[in-house]
Amino acid sequence: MDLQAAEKRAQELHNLLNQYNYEYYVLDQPSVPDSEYDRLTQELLKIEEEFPELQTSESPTQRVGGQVLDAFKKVQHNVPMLSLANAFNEDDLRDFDRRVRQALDENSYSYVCELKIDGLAVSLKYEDGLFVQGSTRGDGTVGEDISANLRTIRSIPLRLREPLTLEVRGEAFMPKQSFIALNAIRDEKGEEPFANPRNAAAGSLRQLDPRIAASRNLDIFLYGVAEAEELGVSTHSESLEMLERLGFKTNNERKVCRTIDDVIQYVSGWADKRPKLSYEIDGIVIKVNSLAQQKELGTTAKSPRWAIAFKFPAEEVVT
Ligand SMILES: NC(=O)c1cnc(N)c2cc(Br)sc12
Repeated sequence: MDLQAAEKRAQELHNLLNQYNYEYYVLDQPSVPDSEYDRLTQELLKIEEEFPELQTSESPTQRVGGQVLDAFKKVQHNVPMLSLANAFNEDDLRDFDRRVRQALDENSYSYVCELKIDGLAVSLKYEDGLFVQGSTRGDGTVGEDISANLRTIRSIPLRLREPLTLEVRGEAFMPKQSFIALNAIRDEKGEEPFANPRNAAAGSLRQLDPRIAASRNLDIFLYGVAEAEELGVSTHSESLEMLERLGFKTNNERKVCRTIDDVIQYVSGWADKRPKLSYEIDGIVIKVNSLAQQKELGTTAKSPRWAIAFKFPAEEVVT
Protein backbone atom coordinates (compact mmCIF):
# COMPACT_ATOMS: atom_id res chain seq x y z
CA MET A 1 0.00 0.00 0.00
CA ASP A 2 1.50 3.42 -0.96
CA LEU A 3 1.04 6.63 1.07
CA GLN A 4 -1.90 7.85 -1.03
CA ALA A 5 -3.79 4.58 -0.59
CA ALA A 6 -2.85 4.51 3.11
CA GLU A 7 -4.14 8.08 3.56
CA LYS A 8 -7.44 7.17 1.87
CA ARG A 9 -7.92 4.03 3.98
CA ALA A 10 -6.91 5.88 7.18
CA GLN A 11 -9.62 8.50 6.52
CA GLU A 12 -12.19 5.74 5.93
CA LEU A 13 -11.16 4.13 9.22
CA HIS A 14 -11.37 7.49 11.08
CA ASN A 15 -14.94 7.91 9.81
CA LEU A 16 -15.94 4.35 10.74
CA LEU A 17 -14.31 4.40 14.18
CA ASN A 18 -15.71 7.87 15.01
CA GLN A 19 -19.21 6.71 14.02
CA TYR A 20 -18.98 3.46 16.00
CA ASN A 21 -17.54 5.36 19.01
CA TYR A 22 -20.48 7.82 18.78
CA GLU A 23 -23.04 5.00 18.60
CA TYR A 24 -21.52 3.16 21.57
CA TYR A 25 -20.60 5.99 23.98
CA VAL A 26 -23.02 8.78 23.07
CA LEU A 27 -26.15 6.94 21.86
CA ASP A 28 -25.54 3.70 23.81
CA GLN A 29 -26.73 1.92 20.63
CA PRO A 30 -23.72 0.12 19.06
CA SER A 31 -24.39 -1.13 15.50
CA VAL A 32 -21.30 -3.41 15.38
CA PRO A 33 -19.77 -5.84 17.94
CA ASP A 34 -16.68 -4.76 19.92
CA SER A 35 -14.67 -7.27 17.87
CA GLU A 36 -15.34 -5.27 14.68
CA TYR A 37 -14.33 -2.00 16.43
CA ASP A 38 -11.12 -3.64 17.66
CA ARG A 39 -10.35 -5.12 14.21
CA LEU A 40 -10.66 -1.70 12.52
CA THR A 41 -8.58 -0.08 15.30
CA GLN A 42 -5.80 -2.64 14.76
CA GLU A 43 -5.92 -1.96 11.00
CA LEU A 44 -5.53 1.80 11.63
CA LEU A 45 -2.69 1.25 14.15
CA LYS A 46 -0.88 -0.87 11.54
CA ILE A 47 -1.24 1.86 8.88
CA GLU A 48 -0.03 4.51 11.36
CA GLU A 49 2.94 2.32 12.29
CA GLU A 50 3.90 2.00 8.60
CA PHE A 51 3.15 5.70 7.85
CA PRO A 52 3.80 7.70 11.10
CA GLU A 53 2.81 10.97 9.37
CA LEU A 54 -0.78 9.63 9.41
CA GLN A 55 -0.80 9.33 13.23
CA THR A 56 -2.47 12.76 13.72
CA SER A 57 -3.95 14.07 17.00
CA GLU A 58 -7.48 13.61 15.60
CA SER A 59 -6.90 9.90 15.03
CA PRO A 60 -9.17 7.64 17.12
CA THR A 61 -5.99 5.76 18.13
CA GLN A 62 -4.65 8.88 19.87
CA ARG A 63 -7.16 9.30 22.70
CA VAL A 64 -4.70 8.31 25.40
CA GLY A 65 -1.38 10.12 25.13
CA GLY A 66 1.68 8.59 26.76
CA GLN A 67 3.26 11.85 27.92
CA VAL A 68 3.07 12.62 31.65
CA LEU A 69 2.73 16.39 32.18
CA ASP A 70 4.79 18.37 34.72
CA ALA A 71 1.87 20.70 35.40
CA PHE A 72 -1.35 22.01 33.85
CA LYS A 73 -1.18 25.20 31.75
CA LYS A 74 -3.58 28.01 32.65
CA VAL A 75 -6.49 28.74 30.29
CA GLN A 76 -8.34 32.08 30.07
CA HIS A 77 -12.11 31.63 29.58
CA ASN A 78 -13.14 34.31 27.04
CA VAL A 79 -16.74 33.63 28.08
CA PRO A 80 -16.73 33.32 31.91
CA MET A 81 -17.93 29.99 33.33
CA LEU A 82 -20.55 31.19 35.79
CA SER A 83 -21.66 29.54 39.00
CA LEU A 84 -25.32 29.24 39.97
CA ALA A 85 -27.19 30.82 42.86
CA ASN A 86 -28.99 28.20 44.95
CA ALA A 87 -32.62 27.60 45.87
CA PHE A 88 -33.53 25.22 48.70
CA ASN A 89 -37.31 25.31 48.83
CA GLU A 90 -40.45 26.35 46.98
CA ASP A 91 -40.36 29.94 48.31
CA ASP A 92 -36.82 30.39 46.92
CA LEU A 93 -38.07 29.26 43.52
CA ARG A 94 -41.05 31.60 43.62
CA ASP A 95 -38.77 34.50 44.66
CA PHE A 96 -36.52 33.69 41.68
CA ASP A 97 -39.53 33.69 39.35
CA ARG A 98 -40.76 36.99 40.80
CA ARG A 99 -37.34 38.59 40.12
CA VAL A 100 -37.35 37.25 36.56
CA ARG A 101 -40.88 38.51 35.86
CA GLN A 102 -40.13 41.97 37.30
CA ALA A 103 -36.92 42.32 35.30
CA LEU A 104 -38.36 41.23 31.95
CA ASP A 105 -40.26 43.75 29.85
CA GLU A 106 -42.67 41.12 28.63
CA ASN A 107 -44.56 38.60 30.70
CA SER A 108 -44.22 35.62 28.36
CA TYR A 109 -41.21 33.50 29.17
CA SER A 110 -40.50 29.81 29.78
CA TYR A 111 -37.95 27.83 31.74
CA VAL A 112 -35.88 24.76 30.93
CA CYS A 113 -35.33 22.33 33.81
CA GLU A 114 -32.27 20.05 33.64
CA LEU A 115 -30.64 17.62 36.07
CA LYS A 116 -27.70 19.18 37.91
CA ILE A 117 -24.90 16.63 37.37
CA ASP A 118 -22.62 16.23 40.39
CA GLY A 119 -19.25 16.30 38.65
CA LEU A 120 -16.68 18.80 37.41
CA ALA A 121 -17.60 21.69 35.13
CA VAL A 122 -15.44 21.73 32.00
CA SER A 123 -15.14 23.69 28.77
CA LEU A 124 -14.32 22.07 25.39
CA LYS A 125 -12.99 24.06 22.42
CA TYR A 126 -13.27 22.94 18.79
CA GLU A 127 -11.69 24.53 15.71
CA ASP A 128 -13.09 23.56 12.29
CA GLY A 129 -14.78 20.64 14.03
CA LEU A 130 -11.63 19.27 15.72
CA PHE A 131 -11.18 19.05 19.52
CA VAL A 132 -8.33 21.43 20.36
CA GLN A 133 -8.58 22.14 24.09
CA GLY A 134 -10.40 21.15 27.26
CA SER A 135 -10.21 22.98 30.56
CA THR A 136 -11.58 23.12 34.08
CA ARG A 137 -13.80 25.97 35.31
CA GLY A 138 -11.17 27.13 37.80
CA ASP A 139 -12.36 30.44 39.27
CA GLY A 140 -14.68 31.04 36.33
CA THR A 141 -12.26 33.17 34.31
CA VAL A 142 -9.01 31.15 34.55
CA GLY A 143 -9.04 27.35 34.48
CA GLU A 144 -6.48 24.58 33.86
CA ASP A 145 -5.76 22.87 30.54
CA ILE A 146 -6.72 19.21 31.04
CA SER A 147 -7.05 18.45 27.31
CA ALA A 148 -4.99 15.25 27.54
CA ASN A 149 -7.30 13.86 30.24
CA LEU A 150 -10.56 14.96 28.63
CA ARG A 151 -9.52 13.34 25.32
CA THR A 152 -9.66 9.99 27.11
CA ILE A 153 -13.42 10.36 27.76
CA ARG A 154 -14.87 8.28 24.92
CA SER A 155 -18.16 10.20 24.76
CA ILE A 156 -16.23 13.39 23.89
CA PRO A 157 -16.00 13.55 20.07
CA LEU A 158 -12.50 14.27 18.70
CA ARG A 159 -14.22 15.48 15.50
CA LEU A 160 -17.68 17.05 15.31
CA ARG A 161 -20.31 16.04 12.77
CA GLU A 162 -20.01 19.61 11.33
CA PRO A 163 -16.68 21.52 10.93
CA LEU A 164 -17.64 24.32 13.37
CA THR A 165 -15.42 26.47 15.58
CA LEU A 166 -17.08 26.83 18.97
CA GLU A 167 -16.78 26.32 22.71
CA VAL A 168 -19.13 24.10 24.70
CA ARG A 169 -19.63 23.57 28.43
CA GLY A 170 -20.58 20.48 30.34
CA GLU A 171 -20.06 18.36 33.42
CA ALA A 172 -17.57 15.50 33.50
CA PHE A 173 -18.57 12.84 36.02
CA MET A 174 -17.88 9.32 37.27
CA PRO A 175 -20.84 6.90 37.03
CA LYS A 176 -21.88 5.39 40.37
CA GLN A 177 -20.83 1.85 39.42
CA SER A 178 -17.36 3.07 38.31
CA PHE A 179 -17.01 4.89 41.62
CA ILE A 180 -17.88 1.74 43.62
CA ALA A 181 -15.47 -0.39 41.55
CA LEU A 182 -12.66 2.20 41.85
CA ASN A 183 -12.99 2.38 45.64
CA ALA A 184 -12.98 -1.42 45.88
CA ILE A 185 -9.65 -1.47 44.01
CA ARG A 186 -8.25 1.33 46.17
CA ASP A 187 -9.37 -0.55 49.27
CA GLU A 188 -7.56 -3.71 48.09
CA LYS A 189 -4.41 -1.62 47.55
CA GLY A 190 -4.76 -0.05 50.99
CA GLU A 191 -5.33 3.35 49.38
CA GLU A 192 -7.68 6.03 50.73
CA PRO A 193 -11.14 5.69 49.09
CA PHE A 194 -12.69 8.68 47.31
CA ALA A 195 -15.48 10.25 49.40
CA ASN A 196 -17.93 10.53 46.49
CA PRO A 197 -18.10 10.28 42.67
CA ARG A 198 -17.57 14.03 42.30
CA ASN A 199 -14.24 13.95 44.14
CA ALA A 200 -13.26 10.81 42.21
CA ALA A 201 -13.98 12.54 38.88
CA ALA A 202 -12.13 15.71 39.92
CA GLY A 203 -9.19 13.67 41.23
CA SER A 204 -9.05 11.65 38.01
CA LEU A 205 -9.11 14.72 35.75
CA ARG A 206 -6.35 16.34 37.77
CA GLN A 207 -3.94 13.47 37.11
CA LEU A 208 -0.81 14.51 35.18
CA ASP A 209 -0.65 11.06 33.55
CA PRO A 210 -3.56 10.71 31.05
CA ARG A 211 -3.35 6.91 31.30
CA ILE A 212 -4.75 7.17 34.83
CA ALA A 213 -7.66 9.34 33.71
CA ALA A 214 -8.26 6.86 30.86
CA SER A 215 -8.60 4.02 33.38
CA ARG A 216 -11.32 5.76 35.45
CA ASN A 217 -14.38 5.28 33.13
CA LEU A 218 -15.32 8.94 33.20
CA ASP A 219 -18.24 10.31 31.22
CA ILE A 220 -19.72 13.73 30.40
CA PHE A 221 -22.99 15.55 29.68
CA LEU A 222 -22.74 18.75 27.62
CA TYR A 223 -25.26 21.46 28.48
CA GLY A 224 -24.16 24.76 26.99
CA VAL A 225 -22.76 26.48 23.92
CA ALA A 226 -20.72 29.65 24.56
CA GLU A 227 -22.04 32.58 22.52
CA ALA A 228 -24.79 30.36 21.09
CA GLU A 229 -26.63 33.38 19.67
CA GLU A 230 -23.74 33.92 17.25
CA LEU A 231 -24.45 30.43 15.91
CA GLY A 232 -28.06 31.33 15.09
CA VAL A 233 -29.60 29.73 18.17
CA SER A 234 -32.34 31.62 20.08
CA THR A 235 -33.24 29.37 23.02
CA HIS A 236 -31.42 27.10 25.44
CA SER A 237 -33.50 24.18 24.16
CA GLU A 238 -32.12 24.85 20.66
CA SER A 239 -28.57 24.95 22.12
CA LEU A 240 -29.11 21.44 23.47
CA GLU A 241 -30.49 20.26 20.11
CA MET A 242 -27.44 21.77 18.39
CA LEU A 243 -25.12 19.92 20.80
CA GLU A 244 -26.88 16.65 19.92
CA ARG A 245 -26.66 17.39 16.17
CA LEU A 246 -22.91 17.98 16.50
CA GLY A 247 -22.42 14.59 18.17
CA PHE A 248 -22.23 15.54 21.85
CA LYS A 249 -23.76 13.57 24.71
CA THR A 250 -26.55 15.54 26.40
CA ASN A 251 -28.85 14.58 29.24
CA ASN A 252 -32.33 13.86 27.89
CA GLU A 253 -33.98 14.24 31.32
CA ARG A 254 -35.07 17.83 30.70
CA LYS A 255 -38.36 19.68 30.46
CA VAL A 256 -39.56 23.04 29.15
CA CYS A 257 -41.82 24.54 31.83
CA ARG A 258 -44.20 27.38 31.03
CA THR A 259 -44.78 28.37 34.68
CA ILE A 260 -42.94 28.21 38.01
CA ASP A 261 -45.70 25.84 39.19
CA ASP A 262 -44.60 23.42 36.47
CA VAL A 263 -40.98 23.88 37.60
CA ILE A 264 -41.92 23.09 41.21
CA GLN A 265 -43.82 19.99 40.11
CA TYR A 266 -40.83 18.82 38.01
CA VAL A 267 -38.35 19.44 40.86
CA SER A 268 -40.48 17.62 43.46
CA GLY A 269 -40.80 14.67 41.07
CA TRP A 270 -37.02 14.14 40.98
CA ALA A 271 -36.21 14.06 44.68
CA ASP A 272 -37.00 10.34 45.06
CA LYS A 273 -35.96 9.27 41.53
CA ARG A 274 -32.25 10.06 42.09
CA PRO A 275 -31.24 6.59 43.36
CA LYS A 276 -32.42 5.09 40.05
CA LEU A 277 -29.93 7.19 38.04
CA SER A 278 -26.54 5.67 37.10
CA TYR A 279 -24.86 8.99 38.01
CA GLU A 280 -25.17 11.42 40.90
CA ILE A 281 -27.11 14.65 40.70
CA ASP A 282 -27.18 17.33 43.39
CA GLY A 283 -30.17 19.27 42.15
CA ILE A 284 -32.10 20.69 39.23
CA VAL A 285 -30.89 23.63 37.10
CA ILE A 286 -33.64 26.01 36.02
CA LYS A 287 -32.90 28.48 33.20
CA VAL A 288 -34.92 31.04 31.31
CA ASN A 289 -35.18 29.44 27.87
CA SER A 290 -34.91 32.53 25.61
CA LEU A 291 -31.29 33.62 25.03
CA ALA A 292 -32.45 37.18 24.36
CA GLN A 293 -34.22 37.24 27.74
CA GLN A 294 -31.10 35.74 29.38
CA LYS A 295 -29.15 38.67 27.96
CA GLU A 296 -31.81 41.13 29.17
CA LEU A 297 -31.56 39.66 32.68
CA GLY A 298 -27.76 39.62 32.65
CA THR A 299 -25.52 38.37 35.46
CA THR A 300 -24.42 39.48 38.93
CA ALA A 301 -20.68 39.44 39.73
CA LYS A 302 -20.58 35.65 39.52
CA SER A 303 -24.01 34.21 38.80
CA PRO A 304 -26.60 34.59 36.04
CA ARG A 305 -29.91 36.25 36.97
CA TRP A 306 -31.58 33.97 34.41
CA ALA A 307 -30.78 30.67 36.14
CA ILE A 308 -30.89 29.04 39.56
CA ALA A 309 -29.96 25.66 41.00
CA PHE A 310 -32.49 23.89 43.20
CA LYS A 311 -30.35 21.85 45.56
CA PHE A 312 -31.22 18.39 46.95
CA PRO A 313 -29.65 17.13 50.21
CA ALA A 314 -26.43 15.08 49.67
CA GLU A 315 -27.27 11.63 48.23
CA GLU A 316 -26.21 8.53 50.20
CA VAL A 317 -24.13 6.46 47.78
CA VAL A 318 -24.62 2.69 48.02
CA THR A 319 -21.11 1.21 48.49
N1 LIG B 1 -27.71 21.42 32.66
C1 LIG B 1 -26.99 22.36 33.25
O1 LIG B 1 -27.04 23.53 32.94
C2 LIG B 1 -26.07 21.96 34.35
C3 LIG B 1 -26.02 20.63 34.75
N2 LIG B 1 -25.18 20.23 35.73
C4 LIG B 1 -24.37 21.10 36.35
N3 LIG B 1 -23.56 20.66 37.35
C5 LIG B 1 -24.38 22.47 35.98
C6 LIG B 1 -23.59 23.53 36.52
C7 LIG B 1 -23.86 24.70 35.91
BR1 LIG B 1 -22.99 26.38 36.30
S1 LIG B 1 -25.02 24.58 34.70
C8 LIG B 1 -25.23 22.88 34.99
